[in-house]
Amino acid sequence: MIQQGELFGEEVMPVGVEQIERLTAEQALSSRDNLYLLLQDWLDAGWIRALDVALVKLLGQLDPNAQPLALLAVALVSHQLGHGHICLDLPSVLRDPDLALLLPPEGRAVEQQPLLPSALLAAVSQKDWVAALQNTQLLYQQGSDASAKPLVLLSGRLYLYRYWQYESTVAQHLVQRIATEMPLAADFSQRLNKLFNEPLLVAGQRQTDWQKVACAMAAQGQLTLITGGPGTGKTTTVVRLLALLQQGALQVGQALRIQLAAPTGKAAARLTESIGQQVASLPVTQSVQDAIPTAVTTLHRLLGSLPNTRHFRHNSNNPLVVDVLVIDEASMIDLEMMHSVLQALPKHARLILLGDKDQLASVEAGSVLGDLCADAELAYYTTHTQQRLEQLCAEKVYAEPWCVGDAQQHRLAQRTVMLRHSRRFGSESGIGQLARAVNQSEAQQAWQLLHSDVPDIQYLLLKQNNSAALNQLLLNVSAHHSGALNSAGYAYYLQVLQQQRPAADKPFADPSWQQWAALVLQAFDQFRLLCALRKGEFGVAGLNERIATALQQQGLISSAQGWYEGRPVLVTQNDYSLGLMNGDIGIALLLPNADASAENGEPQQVLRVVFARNDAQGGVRYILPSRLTAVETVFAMTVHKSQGSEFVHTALILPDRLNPVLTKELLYTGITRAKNKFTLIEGHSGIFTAAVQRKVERVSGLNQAICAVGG
Ligand SMILES: Nc1ncnc2c1ncn2[C@@H]1O[C@H](COP(=O)(O)OP(=O)(O)OP(=O)(O)O)[C@@H](O)[C@H]1O
Repeated sequence: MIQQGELFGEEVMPVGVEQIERLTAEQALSSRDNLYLLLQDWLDAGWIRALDVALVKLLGQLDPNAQPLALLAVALVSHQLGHGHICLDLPSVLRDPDLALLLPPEGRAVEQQPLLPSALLAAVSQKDWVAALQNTQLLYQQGSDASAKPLVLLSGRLYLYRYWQYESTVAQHLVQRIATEMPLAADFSQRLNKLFNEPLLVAGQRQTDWQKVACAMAAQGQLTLITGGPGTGKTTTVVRLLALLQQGALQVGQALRIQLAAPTGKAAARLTESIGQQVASLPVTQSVQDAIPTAVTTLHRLLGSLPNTRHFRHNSNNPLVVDVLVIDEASMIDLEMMHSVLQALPKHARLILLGDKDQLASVEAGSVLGDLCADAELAYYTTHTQQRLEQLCAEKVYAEPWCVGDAQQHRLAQRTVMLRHSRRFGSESGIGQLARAVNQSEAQQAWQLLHSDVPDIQYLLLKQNNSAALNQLLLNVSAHHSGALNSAGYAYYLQVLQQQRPAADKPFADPSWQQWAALVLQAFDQFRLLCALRKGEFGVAGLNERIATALQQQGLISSAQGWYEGRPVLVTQNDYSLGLMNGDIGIALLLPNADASAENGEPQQVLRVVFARNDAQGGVRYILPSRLTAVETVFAMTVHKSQGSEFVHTALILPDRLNPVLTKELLYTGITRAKNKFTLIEGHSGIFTAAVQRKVERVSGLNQAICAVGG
């Protein structure tokens, strides 16, 4: 048990507070020691992290005169970073402290709660808080040496220096790119019209072909943001764009160096697959096709991760050798990664970001794509942008709803295209309609869809006596035999594993083992259970246990614990020596032991974990379980971790009470992971509709920083 003050490395004897049960707000802010006690309370309650407290301690030592109110801001800015916010927005925290800070995390009995931020800050004004910060030695003041100061205060937003620097550098890079026009080949428009030769008709009505607009925009600029929901044609657009650019470059004998990347291995593998198919069907010459790469790498690999540091081999001193960089699943890029990409990107190169702005943002701080695409829905093109695009595309560029933008205020909008027509989810698709309703916070409509008889949507409300129904859904042992693969559960891949296993006498080198392993990995993507939470009965941990036990009871796996054949595992940390990335998924399989012989008595079969190769080579690779240090069982996974993946049947389970993580972005991301069937499982009726009406509010100053550059 940590004693009072121990955490802060000093003897603490709070002044005027004896045997405190609960501090009052006034007491908590009356002395540094009392503030430390309060932070300890918050730490004990799991409201803040040890890291937040350690930072307060460090900065408290740097400035022994810093007032408690200033140190409180340090704890809160660090806490906010842990929740994905780049900075602490003082006005919004003072307006509604508990909401802005998401404190307390829900689900804790009121009588056990420490002093709430709302009570603590009730009597604090922004003026007092700013004054307390300005009185410290910790704050960067205009004109002083910024690098020596850990805090930056800008228009009511408090930053840790490093994040402010990321934000302002990213803004500067982006503005430079926005301002740079790229020359176009004289026949560009002609070639564009040839690639998009059919007018886009939706329900018989002629509509703006936003894919074509995106190609025109990306060809003439150095930065382009292409956002769109699932199946709106982002990949197709980028493949055609690369063909157009490469055609023009080959005409003058200078092939472009193109790199394709994604934030995770899984997303990279998915794009590799779909780009490969699309390039092969492009109506361009073989030499142009050959000059378009189909291999997609991860951002970490592209930049060259250096072990045990946050730096990369490629940076401003050693830029990437590239003329065009395309990054898919850009909603998963956090601010620090965006900063690293922009630092390493040569000045002349085009950057094209693809993603779905409505998806959950990265787990790390910053919601870069969401911020950058803030105006995408309403277009906000200036008349000049609109005319230029119309001229290049030879068609009308307009959508409903629409706003006319201002060149200075809506700089980014001039480089953004939103693809609006989903080819994956037609107008009758339940999944498509549900995703749209959730995205537009239409709770009633979403609820009706869940309870209608649309074949691709299913709903299950958990009651105490229907745990058998949940197990039936999660395993669905009969799907394989009945051919109802769209409703498959976890039994499916294990049945494939058992039924397709090569004969035991085939040697390890026989290709049938590789084929079988690839088949099992593919079958595993038939179904996935997604959770909003990590812990508890409705979280990943509880559900993984439940599923493993049920599968063992069915005789589909031999054990529910440790390593067993069929155990699916998720890599939780990058391991460069093994070539595994955080988010990679493997399955343990019993494979022939090439070292076994009658003489050495080694087992005939050994357990190896098979992973899909996340590179252009395709195929699979094996790793011994003992070499995997950071993995966890992954029957169920969080929605966050599922980003960049798709499953034929996706089930999303919501807990039996509200939690701050339950937002429309989380629901939308979960629903859009489903290819053919989506099942919603509710622990308590009403959680879904409540979550549809809640939105992630990420605090960042990126758009203000962009407006401020040179303005
Ligand atoms: N202009 C087009 N004409 C005909 N078919 C198209 C066009 N654009 C896209 N498609 C088809 O629509 C489907 C979805 O397209 P695509 O994979 O490019 O979308 P996406 O937005 O990248 O999807 P995802 O959500 O999987 O990332 C594909 O089958 C593709 O071939």
